Amino acid sequence: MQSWSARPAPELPGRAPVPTVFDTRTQRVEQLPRQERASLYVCGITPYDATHMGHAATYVAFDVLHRAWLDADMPVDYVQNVTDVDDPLLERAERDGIDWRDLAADQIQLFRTDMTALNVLPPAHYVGATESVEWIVPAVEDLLARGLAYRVPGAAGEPDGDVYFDVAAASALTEDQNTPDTPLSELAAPCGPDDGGTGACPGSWHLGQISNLSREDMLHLFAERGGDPQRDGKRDPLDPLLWRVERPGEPSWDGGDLGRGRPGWHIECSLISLRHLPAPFTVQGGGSDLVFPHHEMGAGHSWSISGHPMARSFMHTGMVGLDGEKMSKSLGNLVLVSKLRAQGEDPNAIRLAIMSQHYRTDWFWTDELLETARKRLALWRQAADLAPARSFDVALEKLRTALATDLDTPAALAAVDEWAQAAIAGAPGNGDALARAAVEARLGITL
Ligand SMILES: Nc1ncnc2c1ncn2[C@@H]1O[C@H](COS(=O)(=O)NC(=O)[C@@H](N)CS)[C@@H](O)[C@H]1O
Ligand SMILES: [Zn+2]
Repeated sequence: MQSWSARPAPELPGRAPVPTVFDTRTQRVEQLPRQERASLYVCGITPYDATHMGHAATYVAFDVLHRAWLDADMPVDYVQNVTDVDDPLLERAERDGIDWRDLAADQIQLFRTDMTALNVLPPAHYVGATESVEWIVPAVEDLLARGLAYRVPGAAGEPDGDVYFDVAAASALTEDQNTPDTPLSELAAPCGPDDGGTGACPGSWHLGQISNLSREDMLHLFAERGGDPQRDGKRDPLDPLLWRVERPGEPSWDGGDLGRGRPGWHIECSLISLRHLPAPFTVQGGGSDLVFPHHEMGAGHSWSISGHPMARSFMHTGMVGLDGEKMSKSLGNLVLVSKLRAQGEDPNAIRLAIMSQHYRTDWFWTDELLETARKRLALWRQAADLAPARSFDVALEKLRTALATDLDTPAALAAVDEWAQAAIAGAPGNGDALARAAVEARLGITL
């Protein structure tokens, strides 16, 4: 699937340190390794109600990571999916009386234009779940053959044969027992002690490894986020769906031995990342609402399919809310990037408002945040025009240090504020090209 366009990040003099980020698996801020190439998978949208401020905040956060790696002289292999078939999408299309494919196509295009406007660097591979069925089917067949998945009889009136992942069996799998023969496992790039990390790349997976949640919390979140703990015939209520056999009126694909149907949610991200990135890749990213079940189960699927961990680190953004509630499609309390842009808002101000909040905090979108960002943008633009040459050198150091420290964008913005105030208060110069290049390269802001 077509990705989107964005201006390449300008090269800067010198080199930034490799950043640290908070790793949900280890519950610590971890030093990311210096690698030949960094590899990043960020879960993409389910294409309806795009691009709300929660989506935007998450993709801008990972864009700040992407830009930090580039400034540390590490090219980035970036992959993002689109969940272009799933129950919530089909339900929304049904509600609005439109074909689910048209809804997806329109929303994906809107998302692309919003990402370009927010200057988010595009993934090299932008892949839909519907494009991935041909890889998912053999992987699920392999899991069935190895006793890591099983079929469940249908409830009254429902067809038999939905395939579920056996969480207990996968959790008990040791490294030497884990001998998958899916064609994907040659992609593996096992990370060893030389990757400079602490406790990197565990040699197996068990339920809770990523989320560190109690079973009670897991059951609650599983039901809330698309799981079906109450379904009869499952070995464990927490076992997630891998393959849903065809129901009348639902889209379906050829599933080989699985029978016609469609993939479950988590398996798509495991296969798309296994297909395009090393196993393990450097960072798996998403919002904190993806920690469980999505990233927990995805890690279990990838481990069982490839024989290697999914990712070295798991990084999650806080939730953006509005008027005291999390911004979400189900609540409908959405601030859309495209609506703000249609009202003439400079996307640079939107991006500055987002980056004024640390990526790991939950926060509320307010008009005040946007007003502060507009003023900041005007200040920086004024300073860039009249700053003396070489005035940004100190600010660049501070900017690099802040962004290398768990992507501390509030501190980074403060460093640029300090430079701007000094430039405006001091003797006028002819502008500072480094300031423009650095603010664009590291913050994605065009002065
Ligand atoms: N209110 C919010 N604040 C911050 N991030 C959010 C918010 N709502 C959704 N997100 C993030 O935006 C991304 C896309 O969300 S989504 O459209 O619901 N799609 C999905 O979660 C799946 N397609 C991932 S495979 C996810 O990383 C999600 O965690
Ligand atoms: Zn995902």
